[in-house]
Amino acid sequence: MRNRQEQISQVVVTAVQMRHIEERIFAAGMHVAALMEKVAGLIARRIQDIYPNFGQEGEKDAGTQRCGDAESKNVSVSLRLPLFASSVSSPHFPSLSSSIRVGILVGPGHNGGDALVVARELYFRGYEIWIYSAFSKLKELTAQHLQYAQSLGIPCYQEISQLQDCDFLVDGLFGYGLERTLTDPIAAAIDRLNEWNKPIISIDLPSGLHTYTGEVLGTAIRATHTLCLGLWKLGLLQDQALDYVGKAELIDFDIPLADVQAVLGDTPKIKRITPATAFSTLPLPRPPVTHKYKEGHLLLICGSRRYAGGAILTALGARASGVGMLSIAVPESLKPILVSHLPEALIVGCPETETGAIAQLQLPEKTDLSSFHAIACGPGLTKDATAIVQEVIASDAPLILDADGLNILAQLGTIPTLQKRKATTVLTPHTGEFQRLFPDIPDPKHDRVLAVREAAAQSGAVVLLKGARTAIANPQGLVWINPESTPALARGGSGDVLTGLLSGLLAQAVTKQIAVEDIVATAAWWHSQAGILAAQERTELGVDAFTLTQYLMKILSNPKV
Ligand SMILES: NC(=O)C1=CN([C@@H]2O[C@H](COP(=O)(O)OP(=O)(O)OC[C@H]3O[C@@H](n4cnc5c(N)ncnc54)[C@H](O)[C@@H]3O)[C@@H](O)[C@H]2O)[C@H](O)CC1
Ligand SMILES: [K+]
Repeated sequence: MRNRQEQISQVVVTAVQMRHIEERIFAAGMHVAALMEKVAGLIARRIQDIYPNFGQEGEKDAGTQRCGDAESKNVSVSLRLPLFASSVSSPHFPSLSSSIRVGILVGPGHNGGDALVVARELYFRGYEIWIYSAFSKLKELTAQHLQYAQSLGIPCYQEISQLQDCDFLVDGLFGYGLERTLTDPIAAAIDRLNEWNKPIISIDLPSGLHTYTGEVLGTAIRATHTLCLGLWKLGLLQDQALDYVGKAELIDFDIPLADVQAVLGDTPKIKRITPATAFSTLPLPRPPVTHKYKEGHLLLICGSRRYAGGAILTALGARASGVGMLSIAVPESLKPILVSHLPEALIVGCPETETGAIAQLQLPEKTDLSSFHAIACGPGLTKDATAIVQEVIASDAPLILDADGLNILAQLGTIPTLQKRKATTVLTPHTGEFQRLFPDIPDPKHDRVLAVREAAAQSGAVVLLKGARTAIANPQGLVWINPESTPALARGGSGDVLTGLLSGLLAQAVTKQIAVEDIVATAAWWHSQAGILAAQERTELGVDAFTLTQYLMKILSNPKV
């Protein structure tokens, strides 16, 4: 069970893949109406958890209401209502005097069908239900559910204004069947109800979002909650969708893993990072007998007179990774500062250019670049250190390039420069650096998965494209997406911390048979979880990069796996 849930939570699908999986379920004998009943039943129960109904009305006795005759209105108050129901208003809707009023938005397809089953179920649980359905042509099953809802006396409107006084809305306009840009009257209705600022629970996806890219097709529902059905839809993990998704959760309706594997194959091309996948690559537990050099020797090449802090933050990220030995090459003038912050590290003072950048790498005796299990180069380096970047690119050590290391690579010509490398290369650009590195790849903001995949394939490197939903691709097209993060990390230096943490983990893993992209995914997850925990304790304004380094360990010491 646990393993199935874990596997299901890693899966990410497109609309086409979801439809194929559904067709296999129906072909195997599950009737669409039965599946809709099961799925919508799970949705209705989740909505009751989110907005429990404390109103007078209480449970409607289904039996007596079938024909919708008026006198059966005064219903029996169900036993499950808390004793003092009459005096307590709903915590979510303090102004409430009686039942919670729910507006149900019904589209022409099965997303609308789900919403109508939810409407009926909430109606029987005592919620006041108002339906909005402006489509003349409905799919058969959806039309049947609308007919039944109306037979219960549930009011159904074609004007969205009729739902203005509801307490929250359930969005069943469109799910993964949305094929084209939304037009009026539905587009105008969505814009109107978005202005109401009422809580909106979207079924499967916020209506209007493209299931793959997360792009807004004309307009889209701004949901407070999105209840994604069965398997995570890629569009919900794309940065451009996040203003619309709200709090996203998966409603697992027991899709057999065999059907998922049959459609996605044994190695799905796009996967969600989970706590379990992240922890699975960590170098824990350590072997009882070991020594510092067996636990990875990392070389950081970073910093300049202008950007001293970047070197410190990168090093503190590396310290948190647990790497056995840490050497840090910096301009000679920064050596005392680094020693004071990281007494355990080997600080290599290097000759400087006039501008205070590293002019030449001056490694200790009997040491060259191949002495290190991994090298990270870039944070705070400035663009005056081109020779250093050329030197590390020419080395055969696993290399992580970030910040100015990336800007210099872009100047050198990303693809031709990296094509000479045989060893592992990891690039960690934010969107701006990505566009400088890969000017011929379409703007990532339209489709980050396509962009990061193209970049990795063309460069032969593992590429981590930073964002609210960081995407990581290997040259073979496998993509990891980090499903959680926090805007609190939008601070100078948090990227340096990621570079240090990532390269420290890579230095520890090169001797172990772990895929590079899996380690990079672990670092991205660990980094964002530390930001989330820090923001919970210090608000989204309280996560400066140094503070972030102090929260990294907390993620490992109280894992939620
Ligand atoms: N995942 C599952 O196994 C289940 C999913 N269910 C729900 O069904 C929808 C998918 O249903 P489908 O009917 O295929 O699509 P939609 O309801 O999303 O809408 C498609 C419907 O809308 C028309 N259409 C498309 N684009 C537009 C547009 N821009 N303007 C107007 N109309 C448009 C299109 O022609 C179709 O008629 C899924 O999301 C789940 O919510 C089931 O409940 C069962 C299990
Ligand atoms: K929807």
